[in-house]
Amino acid sequence: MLLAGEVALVTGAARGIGLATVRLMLQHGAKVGLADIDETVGVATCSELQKEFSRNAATFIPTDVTDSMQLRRMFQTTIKEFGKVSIVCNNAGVADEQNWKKMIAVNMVAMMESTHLAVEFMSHTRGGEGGVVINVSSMGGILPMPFGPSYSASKFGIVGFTRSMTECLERDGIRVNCVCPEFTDTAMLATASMTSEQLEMVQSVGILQPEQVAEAILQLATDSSKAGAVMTVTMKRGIDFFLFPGDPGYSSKKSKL
Ligand SMILES: NC(=O)C1=CN([C@@H]2O[C@H](COP(=O)(O)OP(=O)(O)OC[C@H]3O[C@@H](n4cnc5c(N)ncnc54)[C@H](O)[C@@H]3O)[C@@H](O)[C@H]2O)C=CC1
Ligand SMILES: CCCCCC(=O)CC\C=C/C=C/C=C/[C@@H](O)[C@@H](O)CCCC(=O)O
Repeated sequence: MLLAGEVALVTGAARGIGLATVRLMLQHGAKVGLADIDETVGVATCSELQKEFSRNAATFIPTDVTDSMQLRRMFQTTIKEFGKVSIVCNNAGVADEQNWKKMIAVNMVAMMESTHLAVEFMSHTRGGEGGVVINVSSMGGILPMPFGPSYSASKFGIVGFTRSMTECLERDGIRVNCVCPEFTDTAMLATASMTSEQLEMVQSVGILQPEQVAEAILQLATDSSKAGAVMTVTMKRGIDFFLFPGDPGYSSKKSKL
């Protein structure tokens, strides 16, 4: 039981990568708060998980991550239910180039706000037990995405914020990492409007399963040596780490994708 005694909070947990992550964490013994804007699907999903695992292992918290009050309540409710939060997975995301300001709010601003709240509720300096934050970026947060420039900007933002916060959070006893998956078989990908050329490109790269991304998130949650890691999940290489200039082990060759 890798996560026995741990309490995780996962945003965007009603389906896709978030749900696969919740399921894996429950399998490994964690208690999990599922946060999502979709209350109907969230409640139904959580009730299924309670039947499969235990009624006391999961709770659903209706949350729009772009609402500061709701985001704070998400932490408070989880702590009230399970006594603490030790793992935060900021996963909620949208891909909507038309509404790019909203997209930045969901994908990037909420992730930043939630990380600051994690410090408030988890920091050693505030009487908390510390823990780990895992932010879900994308390969589009490392490589340019010509068919989604604003989406890509939001995901580059996650990588930059995660790497920059790492040192700031050392004294808080909080590790912060991010994961950058390639295309993954979820509703987000299925409903994206793409040209036939873009679809061909996606097919040629290949499509990950959400469970593969969940495994990567679990690894970041449990490997206490990882802080400031930018993990990639790709069809070719599976789970790997992206190195930037200045990182130990960086070589310009390794960093070329
Ligand atoms: N599917 C893909 O190809 C990839 C996805 N990602 C990222 O993975 C994360 C999860 O995406 P998927 O599972 O693919 O998408 P999905 O669309 O299947 O699930 C996203 C979940 O986030 C929730 N959500 C959306 N807006 C919200 C808000 N304001 N507040 C709370 N919850 C909200 C949705 O209700 C949904 O349950 C996203 O951050 C996405 O950008 C990263 C790389 C590849
Ligand atoms: C707009 C639709 C939703 C898209 C959601 C995503 O985040 C999809 C991922 C975005 C970009 C993926 C880029 C993949 C590029 C590959 O060609 C690259 O990973 C190849 C690298 C190979 C390697 O490292 O071995």
